[in-house]
Parts: sequence; C-alpha cells; structure tokens
Amino acid sequence: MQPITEQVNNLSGVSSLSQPLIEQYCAHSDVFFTSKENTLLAKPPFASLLVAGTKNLAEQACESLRFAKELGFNNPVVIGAVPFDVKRPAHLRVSTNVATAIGLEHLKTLTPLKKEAISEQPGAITQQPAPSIFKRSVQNALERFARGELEKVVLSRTLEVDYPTPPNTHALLKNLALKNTQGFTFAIDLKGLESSERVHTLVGASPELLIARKGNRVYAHPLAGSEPRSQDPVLDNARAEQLLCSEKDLREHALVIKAIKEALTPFCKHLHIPDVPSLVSTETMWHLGTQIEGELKDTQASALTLALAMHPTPAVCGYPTQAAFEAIQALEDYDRNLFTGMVGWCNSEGDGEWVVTIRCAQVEDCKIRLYAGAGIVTGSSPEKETLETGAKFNTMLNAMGAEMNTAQGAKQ
Ligand SMILES: C=C(O[C@@H]1C=C(C(=O)O)C=C[C@H]1O)C(=O)O
Repeated sequence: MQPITEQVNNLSGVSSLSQPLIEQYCAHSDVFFTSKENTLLAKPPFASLLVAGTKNLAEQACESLRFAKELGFNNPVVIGAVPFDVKRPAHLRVSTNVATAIGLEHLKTLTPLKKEAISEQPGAITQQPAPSIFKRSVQNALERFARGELEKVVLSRTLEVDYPTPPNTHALLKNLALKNTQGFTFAIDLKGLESSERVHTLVGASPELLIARKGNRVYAHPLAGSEPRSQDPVLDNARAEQLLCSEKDLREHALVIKAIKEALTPFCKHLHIPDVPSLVSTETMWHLGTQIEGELKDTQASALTLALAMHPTPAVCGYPTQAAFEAIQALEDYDRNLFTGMVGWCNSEGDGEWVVTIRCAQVEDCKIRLYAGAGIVTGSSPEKETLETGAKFNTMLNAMGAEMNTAQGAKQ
C-alpha cells in the first residue's frame, strides 16, 4: 500500500522521517499515530473536539473537516479514539496542525532508538480482577454457550501499575514503537475528556487493522485466535503450527470474518477475503489473521464511516454482537471505556486508518492501567485464557521495563 497521507499538512516543516516526529511528541498535549506506511503527529491548537455519541460521529467529522477547509486549511485531519461502547463519548479532534512522515518500518534504517527507562523505580503491579475471578467469568461464558445464548464473547482484565512519581510517557511511546514496527503505535492525549492538567494518555501498540481506506481501496486485517510466543524457538514454532490448525481458534476466527464480510459488503464492489487465515506474529503473540481487500462502490464512505459500520467486530466483542455486549456488561466488573474501541485518523478526502484499541494502557499521573482480552468460545479453557491475557500484557510490560511472575500468567 502506498502512503495515504502524502497530501496531509506538514505545517511544522519537519523532515519526512518518523524518528524526528516521535522525538517531537509532547505527552501533555499531542496525538501521535503510526502505521507501517504513515506517521502523524498532531499538535495544538486543535480546531475542535468531537465527543458526541458515535451514532453520527462520521457526519460530524465530515462537516468539521469541510468547515476547516472553508477556513482555508488545506488538509485538516480528524484524529483520536472512539470507545468500545459507541454510545459513550468519543475522543476525536479536528487538527489543522499535523506533521506527517513515512511509517515506522523505516525506523530500522535510521539511527536505532534505544530503550529508555520510563521510571527510576519499578512500579507495583495489582491485577484487576484477580485471575481467579477472570477464570470464573470465562467459566460463566462457557455455561452461556452451553445454554445457546451466544457463540463467542471477548472477556478482558486489567493490571494497575503504581509508580512513586509520574512515569515518562514519551519514553514509553518510543519503547513501544521500537519493538512494534510492524504494528500501529499510538499516544492520544485525553485531557480534553477529563479536564485535568495532569498527563492522561491512551498509549499502545495495536497489531490489528480495523480498516484503512485510500481512494476507492479498503484494507482490513482482523485477528482472532492467539497463542503466546515462547523464547524457545522450537516451542515457539510448535505453538504457531498448532494455532494454524486449531479447530477452536479457526472457528473463533471465522465468526469475525463473517461479521466483517457482512459489514463491508454493502459498501464494496469487490471484496477479497482469503478462505483461510494466516499466521501473524508480534513480539509477544501469535495470531490468526486474514488480509481483506476491497474496492468501494463509491468514495462517499469515509474511513471513519466504514470503521463505525464494522465496530465492534467479534474480535473484541463477540457473536452475536448484542448478546456478547450484554455478556461483557454482566461479566466484566470494570469500565473498558476506550479499550477495544478504535484509534486512528481520517482526512477530508475520506482516506484514513483505524486500528483496534488493544495492547494498550492509560497513563494517568503515577498510575498506568493495562488492558488485555481474549475471545472465548466453546472449547476455551479458563486457565489458558488467563495465560493468553497475561501474555498480551507483555507488549506494554516490556515497553515499561516491568515484569510479572510466572504464577500471575504473564511470562513468555
Ligand atoms: C482483545 C484483545 O485481542 C483480541 C482478541 C484476540 C483473540 O482472542 O485471539 C486476538 C486479537 C484481538 O482481536 C487484546 O489483545 O486485548
């Protein structure tokens, strides 16, 4: 895919390489997003903040971008985060001050970034809920499947890491980008939502592309079905091979593909979906992934419109969607808010990239809250799902320079 953001403003006149952009990021005010192809750094002043329930969010975004263009800005961009529950306020900003660069994949050819400490002292980790409670929720989900109430639900848990002084969010972002050059690394200032002067940032490195649009072409790369990586190469390969032919994981994956096909078909002239998924690896996980490509009937539907039509996919919610959503409300005892929502950007042409908000955390003052979920279907094991969510925390824990012990299920 060619860079989508070629035409976007570069008002600060920075070079077109992403490393300087990441160096210029300021945790107190900015929004940073990078994919393999594009890096965007949006700085204040922001033209407006779109927080309405997301029902008509795409229209609002479209109007605000048109208005910004009428005011003489060449390439305004909508950038930010939409929550898991689309009835909750989104955190999207219209920016006319966006610097762009090529994607992070090219970081490899630049002076290597070095991993930085995010805090002088280690943080204290608390699991919320405790693994035993998470396992009970998985068991409850299995009982719901047996009663025929639904086929899949994604259940999640969190870790709270408390530091004696505020951790360095900029260093955390750089560490994430350094290790996840194949994924989508982001940092979104959330102060507009909370009206607090303290650093409050959503930060993460998602491996999952919800949708990218460039002209009349669309791309999606849903992931579902996972195995933790192992540091032992033989075991690591064996886990990957096992995943590729796991009946349970293929069934879990197929539900996601079915829903995405239903969501995208009305918009597309052609939609290419491979018959079988392939393996996707991150630093910490193996996943089953399907590379979907389509051609739009027309370019009326923006990347944000398409993303909202797809969200929440069964990769983060379950199947059927409403039953899964209700099961999540009943079984999770915390507020997901932005976790398992979407993060990304969209320009006035309607082009953009939206990724699933996973492998992420919220940094607030001296606390970092990490999130991880796993798809549960008939055949899932409470023990294995706890280990899987534990392994998913490692994307953030590694970047934080933190570690949980094996008993807590987060070791590789
Ligand atoms: C919910 C998360 O991941 C989702 C669930 C997956 C699974 O169950 O296999 C895989 C990728 C994501 O769609 C997460 O990482 O927190």
